[in-house]
Amino acid sequence: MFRSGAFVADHVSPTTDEQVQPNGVDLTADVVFEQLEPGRITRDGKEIGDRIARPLEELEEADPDTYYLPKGAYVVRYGERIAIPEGHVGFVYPRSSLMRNSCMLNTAVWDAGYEGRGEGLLQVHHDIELERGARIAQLVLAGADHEDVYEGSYQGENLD
Ligand SMILES: O=c1ccn([C@H]2C[C@H](O)[C@@H](COP(=O)(O)OP(=O)(O)OP(=O)(O)O)O2)c(=O)[nH]1
Repeated sequence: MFRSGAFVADHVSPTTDEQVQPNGVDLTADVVFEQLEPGRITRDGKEIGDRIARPLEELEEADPDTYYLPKGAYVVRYGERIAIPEGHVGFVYPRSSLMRNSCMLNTAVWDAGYEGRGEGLLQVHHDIELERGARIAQLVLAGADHEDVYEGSYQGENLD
């Protein structure tokens, strides 16, 4: 069963009232990266290719900071710290306004026990302006059986 937005909000920080939805919590865009070098997925490991943060200066008059993103694929880091509680699994969906602007967020499974500031794949099919801190996605939590908790290489990522 999926949990309420109020329940999800207890596992996401920081959040404002505006982010808490009936069935989940909205996530914001913090840093947008552009991949520069090939990554590598092997049978027993992986390497993430080098990337750079997209510059904000293309709209330097903009306040707050705004990314101008031409058509392409980007990795976006969310602004919130997420902790997937035991007995649950997380899914992130794009905010529909992204889709309506010809953009899409692709995501994977959020494991029980994971904690960090995770990332998603932002596909831009038509140029878009994206304010840093704007809501782009929504996290939902569903009850799930599991034997172990997440202890992979992304555990604790991007926490200051
Ligand atoms: O869209 C997503 C989906 C998941 N995660 C986080 C939560 C998840 O628990 C963790 C690891 O995901 P996954 O298990 O798919 O990573 P992996 O590529 O298998 O690496 P590892 O073996 O180190 O876990 O990444 C994200 O940041 N973005």
